[in-house]
Amino acid sequence: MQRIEAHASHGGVQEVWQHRSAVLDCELRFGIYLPPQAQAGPCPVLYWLSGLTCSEQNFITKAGAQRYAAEHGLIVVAPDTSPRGADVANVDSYDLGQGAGFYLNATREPWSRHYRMHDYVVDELPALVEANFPATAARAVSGHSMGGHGALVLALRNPGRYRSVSAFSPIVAPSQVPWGEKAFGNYLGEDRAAWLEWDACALVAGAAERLPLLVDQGEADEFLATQLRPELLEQACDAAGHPLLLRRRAGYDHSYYFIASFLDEHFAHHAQALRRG
Ligand SMILES: N[C@@H](CCC(=O)N[C@@H](CSC=O)C(=O)NCC(=O)O)C(=O)O
Repeated sequence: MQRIEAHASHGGVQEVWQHRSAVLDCELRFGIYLPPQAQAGPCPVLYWLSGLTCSEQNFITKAGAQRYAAEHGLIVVAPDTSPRGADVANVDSYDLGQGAGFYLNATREPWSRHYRMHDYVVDELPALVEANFPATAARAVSGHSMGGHGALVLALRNPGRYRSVSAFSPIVAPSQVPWGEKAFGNYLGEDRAAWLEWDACALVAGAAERLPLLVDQGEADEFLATQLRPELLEQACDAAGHPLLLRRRAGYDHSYYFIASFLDEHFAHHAQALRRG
């Protein structure tokens, strides 16, 4: 494992590391912010999952998360969004292949060898973080757009794994929107029944744990009606009796300006859950 970057920030340090992932069978980078409290002892960890076209850099350079992580004493881990490298399958498209891993385990060629972001984020990365950094096993997960889908699906599929979950502008029903149909058709094949295992709206019905979902959605988001469709999550949660706090924010778009505007509230939400004994 090699440290690529280290920057003092809000009394702590923002680092970027590169390592060989056995699950993804490639080299991958992740950002990790170590708050000042980590110098005195282990801290809980918030995993942030970024959206289409992102690397580990977008969140750590645009969101202003370090201030809130330092305030609450949280480590923040921001992985890349897909496997990477010259021998990793790819296409010339922003919403499929490298930069668009969709936080699932692909079952179809040519994707299935490397595209296993679910297992990477849920198992391999936390094991690495908890073995090599001053991190406790108390975990939370959040993300944006494709990463918001990832956060919701990881929490719903893995009861007991996360203390809290939240999302900005998530793709809540990938089986029903163009981004998800394209990705799932390629990564999972044409059997739509298999898609439902990676679809938050479908997973809510049978969730083994009723972990409350916190979602912020901009009303001026250019992808709102076509790709995001938060009303489907509202309907699914209503039908299942699953707790959801969906906040529609007038005037906000899909960008990191939106995330940065409400990120403090998400950190407060996660800190409250993570600090519980
Ligand atoms: N056509 C756009 C789409 C890319 C885009 O908007 N990416 C978002 C996430 S969208 C859903 O996952 C993003 O986070 N971009 C990075 C950023 O720093 O804003 C394009 O190709 O640009």
